Amino acid sequence: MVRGSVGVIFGETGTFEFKVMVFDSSKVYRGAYVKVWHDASSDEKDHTWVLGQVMAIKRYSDSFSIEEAMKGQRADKSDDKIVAEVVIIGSRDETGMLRAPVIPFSPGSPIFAADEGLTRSVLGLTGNEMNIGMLEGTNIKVQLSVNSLVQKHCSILAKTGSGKSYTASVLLEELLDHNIPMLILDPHSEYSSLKVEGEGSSEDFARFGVKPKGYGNSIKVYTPASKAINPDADELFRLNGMNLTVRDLTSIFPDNFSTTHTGILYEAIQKLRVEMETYTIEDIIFEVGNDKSKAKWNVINVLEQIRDTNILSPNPTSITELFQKGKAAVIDFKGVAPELQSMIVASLCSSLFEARKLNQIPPGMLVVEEAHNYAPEKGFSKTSSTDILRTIASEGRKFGLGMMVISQRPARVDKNVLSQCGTQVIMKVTNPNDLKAISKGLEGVTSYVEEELMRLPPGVAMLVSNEIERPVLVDIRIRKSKHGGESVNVLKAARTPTPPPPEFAANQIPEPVTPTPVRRPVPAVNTVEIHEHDVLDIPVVDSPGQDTNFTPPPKRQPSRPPRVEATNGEESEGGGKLFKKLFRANR
Ligand SMILES: Nc1ncnc2c1ncn2[C@@H]1O[C@H](COP(=O)(O)OP(=O)(O)OP(=O)(O)O)[C@@H](O)[C@H]1O
Repeated sequence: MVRGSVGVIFGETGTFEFKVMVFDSSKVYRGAYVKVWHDASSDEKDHTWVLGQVMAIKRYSDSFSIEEAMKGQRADKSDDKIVAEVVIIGSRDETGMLRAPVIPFSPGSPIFAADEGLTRSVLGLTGNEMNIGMLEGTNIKVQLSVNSLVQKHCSILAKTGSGKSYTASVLLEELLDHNIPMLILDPHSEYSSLKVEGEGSSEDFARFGVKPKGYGNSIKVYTPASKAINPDADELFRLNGMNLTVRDLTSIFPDNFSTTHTGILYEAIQKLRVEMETYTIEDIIFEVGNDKSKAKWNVINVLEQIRDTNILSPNPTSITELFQKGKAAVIDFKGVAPELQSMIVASLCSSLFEARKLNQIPPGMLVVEEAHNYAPEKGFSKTSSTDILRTIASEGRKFGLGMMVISQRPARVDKNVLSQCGTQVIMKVTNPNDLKAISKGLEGVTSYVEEELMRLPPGVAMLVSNEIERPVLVDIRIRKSKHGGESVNVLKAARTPTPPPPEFAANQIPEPVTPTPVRRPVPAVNTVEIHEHDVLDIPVVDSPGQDTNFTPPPKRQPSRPPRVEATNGEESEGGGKLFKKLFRANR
């Protein structure tokens, strides 16, 4: 036996795989990386270490008595034979290209446990910025490149409870440590816990080479609902309610505006533009009320319901405030109905993309949790946010706007979005449709990968990336910050006494009133294109200043148009449905 060897090649060998009789089963296990010296070629420059991976392992013995074993008397297992099936990954040549041997290995060649340097270089694990964990079963750190992850987008896919938000938070911590600005769309209030330092055993922290850390100074949580509904939020999130255009309004709920309704709206807004420097949705409602047609009532109905969401404000949350170097803005959708969420995502992401194109904000990352809700695959549902998310997926990289797509139902995420993700972090998936959707999107995926995904334990992810040669399993590191996605303990909750109701109903608490600013034109800034390696070196452009000497314009007091009565079944139902949609989750 050659010193240090853990097994020997035997039987028929090929250029893609070979079998090994194993001597040291502590070093040769399913998934382990091994190396073998390749000198079968007569050309000496082809003599090199070749990396392989154990894909299957079998054990057998033909020298024991079944009777003894049945009595539990088979104590000596030293004559068991362990056979490993190894797939050849290859070696790097002097130009850095991956090469696979063209002549099979000789039976009898010794194999060894692979060392870190060879494993890293052959697999292409050359990033050194984001520490996401260890190559499974090894002490080899898996580090990703910030530029590659952000510019080429990434996805985190897994069935529920398999560690998606935990893994996403690990990536977000690393991006925050590199000052990358982020906008996080958070439907389940999971990411505000990034503020709090994590808990865990010191051995776990030491094993992954990280320390507990809270990101309180870098995270701001915004609520599109109210502070009463979401008291933990730091700020209200509001969309611009001033000088809305026909497009702004009809894109909010496209299904609720027919051509006739759009025409009425157009006429009203045209008049307002001539008469007033600034106008609000209240003014639009007033002006539509002057229309002579019956169809105006449906338009008014929809406009009133948009107004009543309180999402529109004369003091909107600015993109430059949300997207800053070293900061993450979490839009916490707690208490916001799904249709309103999509509308907000559509509007916010459009502004984000435009601001990035105009270089008003630095390059950074948009994080979309539960992406199947905001960019659903055709045939599952339709939302107003799909188009802009598709656009960011296909064009974002040119402008340095990356996207992290997180979903528990990969089959239901728009394929145009998913297929643009250059890095995929996939955890346990069992649904056959989801497995199919994932494997369709991965080049050269074998049935082995699908089987592996079904068996992954919590906390272990398969990493697939353009940068690495083949999918690798990663033991995701412990979080530096506290995990916020714990499931609810139903039994404990049932045993805890219910607290008395609060004095005020949530929606009775007034929100601060703000003055109406005059809308300022966006300064003309040249559109910029961002290229590789630009993300870490962020040019920050100051946001257009706010006018502090501003005096609110005199507000027109509309004589309120009468409340909408049903003119026919179709019109009244349209408005009623919308109302229910918007407030279902809030009341
Ligand atoms: N790398 C890890 N290390 C330690 N624990 C982990 C790891 N990944 C996940 N977990 C544990 O697994 C549990 C589920 O993880 P997580 O909340 O991220 O799942 P999820 O897929 O986001 O679930 P859901 O779809 O319900 O939101 C967590 O409570 C967490 O403690």
